[in-house]
Amino acid sequence: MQGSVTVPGDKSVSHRALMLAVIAEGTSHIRGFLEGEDTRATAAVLAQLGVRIETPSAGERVVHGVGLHGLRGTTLPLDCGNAGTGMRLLAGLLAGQAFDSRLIGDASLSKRPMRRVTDPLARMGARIDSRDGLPPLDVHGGQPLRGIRYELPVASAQVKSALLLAGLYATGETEIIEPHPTRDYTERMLAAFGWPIVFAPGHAKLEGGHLLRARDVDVPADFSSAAFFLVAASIVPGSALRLPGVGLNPRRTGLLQALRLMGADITVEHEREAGGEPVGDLVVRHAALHGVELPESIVPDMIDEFPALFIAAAVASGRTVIRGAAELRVKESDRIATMAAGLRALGARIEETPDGAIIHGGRLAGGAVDSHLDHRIAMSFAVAGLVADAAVRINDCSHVATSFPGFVTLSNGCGFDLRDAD
Ligand SMILES: O=C(O)C1=C[C@@H](OP(=O)(O)O)[C@@H](O)[C@H](O)C1
Ligand SMILES: C=C(OP(=O)(O)O)C(=O)O
Repeated sequence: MQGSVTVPGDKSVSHRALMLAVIAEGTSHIRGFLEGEDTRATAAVLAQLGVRIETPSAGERVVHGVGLHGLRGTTLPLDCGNAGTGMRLLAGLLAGQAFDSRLIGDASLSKRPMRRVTDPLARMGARIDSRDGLPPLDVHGGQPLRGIRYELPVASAQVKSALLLAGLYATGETEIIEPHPTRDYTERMLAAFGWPIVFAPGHAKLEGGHLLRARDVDVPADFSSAAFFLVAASIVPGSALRLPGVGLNPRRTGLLQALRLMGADITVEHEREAGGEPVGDLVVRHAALHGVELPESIVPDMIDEFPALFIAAAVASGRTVIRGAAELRVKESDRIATMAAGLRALGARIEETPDGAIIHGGRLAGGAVDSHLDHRIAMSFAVAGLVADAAVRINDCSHVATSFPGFVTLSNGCGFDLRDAD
């Protein structure tokens, strides 16, 4: 694999840029916006709530903010598609509005746990009905919210962000303490939009009663999308690949550490700051990988990169042990189970544990795997196809555009051989 691959904009940053821009005063220009299905679903929901969002060109949005209290309700359901981030953050934002709303999602999102947001939001005074903790969510507006101090039971940037967004509408202080620091885009962006907020790794605190001022946002390339190429170039002999302008927020780059522990050759060049975030060009060359006992402390920093890591581990020499990653079971699919099933179908030896897996590295044969409506599972097995002895057939790739529109074209341009199945 050779060349330079510019991956699309960061999904987490794109969701947040939209949400803050719509409730800011004035017009915000977002560049590098991810044209993925998840972030477009969020844009469509916000447009349904009465906000004018223009698309001057692909990857650009001009958002005409309506201020903290300018959103308008709709009787139509708000469809978050496949996006856990969209639904959970919107639940927080909508809890503070004067109108009722209904949040719905696709088959995968409809199975994902929502009590993690509805319970603490209820403690703030919100009224949200769910179907036994699952979507759809019926958010009852007009509820006075009060700030709370909340210790998150699991490390989740989505839960933290939902509570911070509700906290904008609450009286008093909202304070979040995390068991392990998670991505801090909401905190950084609130500060950039002019809302007073105190935050440090694992802690955030704000109070209601201020306003957000429009500003422009430059979205960095998504590390989670770069992850597939980091693994691909590491495992394909002779590879040298450059990935320019990738977001390197330390709460996202655990895979870099994990791959380096396994022997990968990845360097960061032109480290700089863009849009308030650290970014850099990643240069990855083939290297012989070996298995590792993954330090549990880096799990939250690479939570979306595990499907790609499973592929690296399956072709590394020796055994890789993953622990402390039970959250993988409540993503777009149960990512421990779906990766284990897919790797077994390709002839790998892998044992599932409740919070991880033990992967015995070796060769992969070809075969057929299911994506389980999960974009990251589909893309990870595309990487497996680069080194398997025979073709890998991935059933149902329809969700890849959730986070990575153009994945097939970009991948085939640097050495993949992805074809439509007959
Ligand atoms: O806040 C975010 O943008 C995200 C947080 C993570 O989820 P959790 O908060 O459930 O860990 C991550 O898996 C997801 O892809 C995006
Ligand atoms: C877990 C993910 O996203 P979300 O929770 O927003 O669906 C992901 O993109 O891997």
